[in-house]
This record gives sequence, structure tokens and C-alpha cells, in this order.
Amino acid sequence: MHPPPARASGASDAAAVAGDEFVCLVGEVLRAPSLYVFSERSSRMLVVESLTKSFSLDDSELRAVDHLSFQIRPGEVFGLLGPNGAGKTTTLRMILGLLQPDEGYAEVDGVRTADDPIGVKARLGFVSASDGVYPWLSVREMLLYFADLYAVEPDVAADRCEKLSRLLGIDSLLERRAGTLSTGQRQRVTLVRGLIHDPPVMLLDEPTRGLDVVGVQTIFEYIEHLREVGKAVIVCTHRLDEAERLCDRFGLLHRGQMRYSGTLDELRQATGQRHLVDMFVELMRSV
Ligand SMILES: Nc1ncnc2c1ncn2[C@@H]1O[C@H](COP(=O)(O)OP(=O)(O)OP(=O)(O)O)[C@@H](O)[C@H]1O
Repeated sequence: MHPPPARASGASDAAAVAGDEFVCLVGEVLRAPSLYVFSERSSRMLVVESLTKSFSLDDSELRAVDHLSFQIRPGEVFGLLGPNGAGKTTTLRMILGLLQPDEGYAEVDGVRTADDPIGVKARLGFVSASDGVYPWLSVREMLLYFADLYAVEPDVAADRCEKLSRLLGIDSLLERRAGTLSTGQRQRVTLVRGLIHDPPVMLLDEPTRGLDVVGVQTIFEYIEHLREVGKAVIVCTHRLDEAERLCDRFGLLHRGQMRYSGTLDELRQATGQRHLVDMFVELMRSV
């Protein structure tokens, strides 16, 4: 069952491009079974060290990410937060291996993106609000197709498909064509898809965008599940109220630089502000 890698529909912004590229790259490169032996649990599941990226504009250069460093442990949910243009998507794209950093590196489960981009992709799950689906496949076909791309054994894939679908409440949709799903249903399918190869690290880009209250609650429960099963998780979101409830630690990014990072209590002490939204307003005024 190998339909040609199709461009997912509805992608219009940078995050969507990252999602589409990731999907296509998964299809192209994740084939070698030796990749899927993950290392023993490291206390630093994701390491970002001095990651830097500049873009050339017509008459100048824009430093989108500037010597960014952070680490995430298994079972930890890290909120990578920042205003529009802060560099979040560029950072995710470098972690995913879709963009080459000018300096620094990202390391996932002991594997550096630059050294082994395929191995890193096998260790990452990526969910973006702008993810597309293959409209002509049934949900089950699409999930099993992705499992196959990641070289998951068919019986393991079938079992995971059932269990994760029940967890996300899409078991009744498994035979439906993906193109007929609503936004919220599609988002649940992409959440299952992101976990089908059981990666140790999950990247969630605006996971609650466009969802109703029930959909948002599903994301909350999903992230709680990721924490419980020991995934290291990055959440990028503009919903600071949600981030406060969801994340264990935060990185506040502005103009490509990490301005503050720590737990909410640590950020409160450092900024003198109680809520993330006030910290942001202060941050943006300060520059
Ligand atoms: N391919 C590119 N060429 C030139 N500039 C780029 C490119 N990709 C991103 N940028 C610029 O880099 C900066 C960071 O962009 P990025 O998409 O990482 O921000 P972001 O934090 O994800 O923003 P948003 O919250 O609006 O999605 C922005 O100024 C953006 O215009």
C-alpha cells in the first residue's frame, strides 16, 4: 500500500510548509530498519545548542535564530513561545532537519540532525495545525501507510492504530475517507499519526489552532498522555493561557534569542510578572 507521496492540502504558511516537507521526507527516506533502535533513556532527550540561522534578504541579512540553546528531558513539556516572527518555526525546521543551521546543532535522543538526519526523523513526531491528510485514503489506510513508512511491523502498527485511535476518539472514523473529516477530526488523526512510530520526542506546532473546546480538551489530554509515557515534548503556541496550563517549562523567544527560560515560578521571579501574557508585553516593549 504505497500511494505516491502527495502534497497535503491547505498548507499556506511556514508551519504548513514544515509539516508538508516533513511528511514528504518521511516517505522518501525512512527505510533502513537499523534506524529504529532507540537509545537507552537519556536525561537530555532533546538538546538544542547554540542553534543559529540567518536569511539573506534583498539588501540585508536577517538573523531569525540567534545562538539558541535549551534541553528537554523525557516526560517534560517545554513551551517554545514567542511573538510572530520570533523564530519558532525556523527552530523547529532545524530540529526536524528541514533547514541547515549556520551554527550550532540539534540532538535528538543522542543523534545529531547534521550527522544522521534520517535517524533523527525516526525519533521525532511532528504535529502541526496545518498538517494535511491524504484525502482519498481512509483514516486506517493513512495511519498504516505512515506506520509502513517508518518500518513499523504490520501487527504492531495495527495494534497501535487501534489503541491510539481509541485514545483520541477516532475509532469510529477509521474507515472514513480522510478528505471528508472536519478540522477537529482531522487534527485528531494527525495526533495519532504523529505517534504511530512511537517516537521519544514530539514537536507540536499550534496544536489547538482552529479547534473547539472539546478539541482543545483532547489536545490537553493528549499532551498529558505524552507526559505520562515519557515523551519529551515541544509545544509552540500563541495561546499563552493554554501554555501556562500545559507546559512544565518555557522558553520565551524574541527576535531569535532566548530571553527567558524556566518554570513559571522562575519566570515570575525573573520578570516580576505573574502571567506569561504580561511577560510578553513587557518583553516586546523592552526592545
Ligand atoms: N525562508 C525565509 N526567508 C527569509 N526570511 C525568513 C524565512 N523563513 C523565515 N524567515 C523570517 O525569519 C523570522 C522568523 O520566522 P519564523 O517563521 O521562524 O517565526 P515564528 O516565530 O514561527 O513566527 P509566527 O509565530 O508568526 O509563525 C521572520 O522574520 C521571518 O520573516
